[in-house]
Amino acid sequence: MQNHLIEPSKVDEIISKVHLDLPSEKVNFSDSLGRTLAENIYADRDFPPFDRVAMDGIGIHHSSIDNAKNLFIIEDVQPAGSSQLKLKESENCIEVMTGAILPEGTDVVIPYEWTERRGEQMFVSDFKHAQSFTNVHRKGIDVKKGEVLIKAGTIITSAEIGILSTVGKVEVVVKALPKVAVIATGDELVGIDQIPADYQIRMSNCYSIQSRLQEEGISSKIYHIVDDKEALKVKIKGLFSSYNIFVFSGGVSKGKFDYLPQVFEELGVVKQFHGVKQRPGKPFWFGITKNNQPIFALPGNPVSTYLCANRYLIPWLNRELQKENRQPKAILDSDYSFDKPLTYFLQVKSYYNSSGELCVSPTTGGGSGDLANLSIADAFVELPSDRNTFIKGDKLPIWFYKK
Ligand SMILES: Nc1nc2c(c(=O)[nH]1)N[C@H]1C(S)=C(S)[C@@H](COP(=O)(O)OP(=O)(O)OC[C@H]3O[C@@H](n4cnc5c(N)ncnc54)[C@H](O)[C@@H]3O)O[C@H]1N2
Ligand code: MOO
Repeated sequence: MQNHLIEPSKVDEIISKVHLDLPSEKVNFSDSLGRTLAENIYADRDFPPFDRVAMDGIGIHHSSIDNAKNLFIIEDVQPAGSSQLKLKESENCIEVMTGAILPEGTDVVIPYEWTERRGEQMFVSDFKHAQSFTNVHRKGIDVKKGEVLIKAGTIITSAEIGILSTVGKVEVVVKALPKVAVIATGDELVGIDQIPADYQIRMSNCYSIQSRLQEEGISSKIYHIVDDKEALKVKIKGLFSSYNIFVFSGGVSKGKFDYLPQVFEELGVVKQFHGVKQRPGKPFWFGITKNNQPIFALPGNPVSTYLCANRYLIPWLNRELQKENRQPKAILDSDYSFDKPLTYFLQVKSYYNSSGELCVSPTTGGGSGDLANLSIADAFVELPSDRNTFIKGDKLPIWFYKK
């Protein structure tokens, strides 16, 4: 019996309704890169925490400018990292260094470039319209103590690591990462360290999925289960208690030994769809366990598995982890036809043309078993099913799998 095939947009709609309910955990801030913040980060003090000297030079009181004074006795030197000095006579000056606290009794910094040293005095020929607080980074001007610096839900990048360090956040609460099981099925599969017989192949899908997840900061565990219905049932059931997400490859089309859809049904998994109007990856099966764990059962052909992982699994996962998914469009640089009423994911090599526009060239090869072509291409473009002919200059959604 033919499965009811759905459009890729419907797949997006169905998958986007599945949400992971992940707990929070505390990690050391140095291990928090790429994680989703689960608490607000507040300013522990004003930013800057004191009136900060912004230029190396001399600190004076603005009344000296008003009085057209231009020769200043140097009272002292205020380096960065020293406690605040005090100007004793308001017509004198203190030498000040960038990053130092502004000495009490001064409110203007005149950079060295505008001054000339005359023995123990400083001469200023031109104040260049300096006034109160010129070249002073005022206390609390950027952020006030207690204000939110980073909102919960933000992905921690190197920019946030700097802020966490500044507020002394040694431990930070982040969303726990999902636990993912990647399961290869098939009797023909052997380990990568083995010499396959003529009728066997080394398993590769599970490793490409695992490393693709790793690129997003998600670790996973690999399993291999043979095409034996009972073994599949027992082993899959056993894994249900240990993972949040399941990614299968193989065993979902029409073969006599493609048991997965039946096994899932017998284990109480609720099927959401089986079959997508697309190539590659048509037999894609998706369901949800009683405990709200999504099961992505991807077709076994390596390119089909890889496309489905990149087109559906990774964008969904990133959304769940509050990461932004960039979905640019690219310009096709040559005509292309595809004569089936399916969405076709064309393997392409991307580049920027001389006008800075993102363009793509179709790569030759690229059938659903052509694993080697994935290395030549760097993305798929999505050719919608409502047309068969695509012409040079068409703008199409692009799904990158290489950065
Ligand atoms: N009668 C039909 N036959 C097939 C249909 C169909 O609609 N009707 N669909 C075809 C399409 S499209 C695809 S894609 C494949 C998907 O089949 P399965 O998901 O059941 O995958 P398998 O049959 O188990 O394997 C297909 C192919 O991929 C290789 N494979 C599987 N797992 C791995 C792995 N972990 N690493 C590397 N390679 C793997 C496997 O050896 C097979 O060569 O079905 C078509 N048939
Ligand atoms: O997913 Mo199948 O690739 O369309 O061969």
